[in-house]
Amino acid sequence: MEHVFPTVKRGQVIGLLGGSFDPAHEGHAHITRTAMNRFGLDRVWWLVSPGNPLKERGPAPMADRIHRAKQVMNDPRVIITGIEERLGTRYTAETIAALQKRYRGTRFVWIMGADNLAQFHRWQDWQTIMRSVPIGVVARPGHSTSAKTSKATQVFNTSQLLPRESRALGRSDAPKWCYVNLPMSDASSTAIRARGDWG
Ligand SMILES: Nc1ncnc2c1ncn2[C@@H]1O[C@H](COP(=O)(O)OP(=O)(O)OP(=O)(O)O)[C@@H](O)[C@H]1O
Ligand SMILES: O=C(O)c1ccc[n+]([C@@H]2O[C@H](COP(=O)([O-])O)[C@@H](O)[C@H]2O)c1
Repeated sequence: MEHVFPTVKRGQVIGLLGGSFDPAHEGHAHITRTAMNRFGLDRVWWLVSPGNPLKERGPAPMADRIHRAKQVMNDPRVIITGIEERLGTRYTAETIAALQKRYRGTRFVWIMGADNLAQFHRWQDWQTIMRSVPIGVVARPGHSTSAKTSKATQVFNTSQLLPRESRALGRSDAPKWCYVNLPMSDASSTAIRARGDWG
């Protein structure tokens, strides 16, 4: 069943993994499990994007991406949703604001891979996002240096939680971000599309 607006139990910490999921793969499952274990999350919602505002190429149809995502990630703690399509949002700052309004009092944590931290300063209202929710970042092969030296990490360098403190992230107040390193998964949608077995 597709949960567009999932029910939240009082006190739960919800991780949000936004993505194109074009298609979903083991790397998405890896970042989800890592984030739940390392950042003190109770649930993770996959927000299957209507389309990344920075990507020129439109993704495969939403229904196909959601169908595949459910095959890849079958864990009762993880909910696959098309929330952004329903909200009519595409920009993460708008999505987070809408969710915080709808689920007043719920703690949300934004999750992303290191590739996204490297270019996070190009996102609309990225500093507002930083000040709205804690951010958990999971390393990705080939992106460590660009992520660690990114504009976002420099501007918010005093808001970093050390990897050994990562479990406190879910209950921290923003701005707070944490980068965890190992193990890594090299799976990517680009590689799957290049092999021609999707879309
Ligand atoms: N192997 C991975 N390790 C860690 N994070 C990942 C991995 N794959 C994807 N992610 C993260 O999951 C989120 C959604 O990723 P997305 O759907 O764009 O997959 P992708 O493989 O990066 O796609 P593409 O290759 O088309 O850019 C992003 O924050 C991305 O950084
Ligand atoms: O809000 C923005 O400006 C913005 C710019 C680029 C990416 N995002 C979001 O980042 C998430 C990851 O995108 P992607 O395509 O790398 O999977 C997804 O939820 C996008 O909507 C958001």
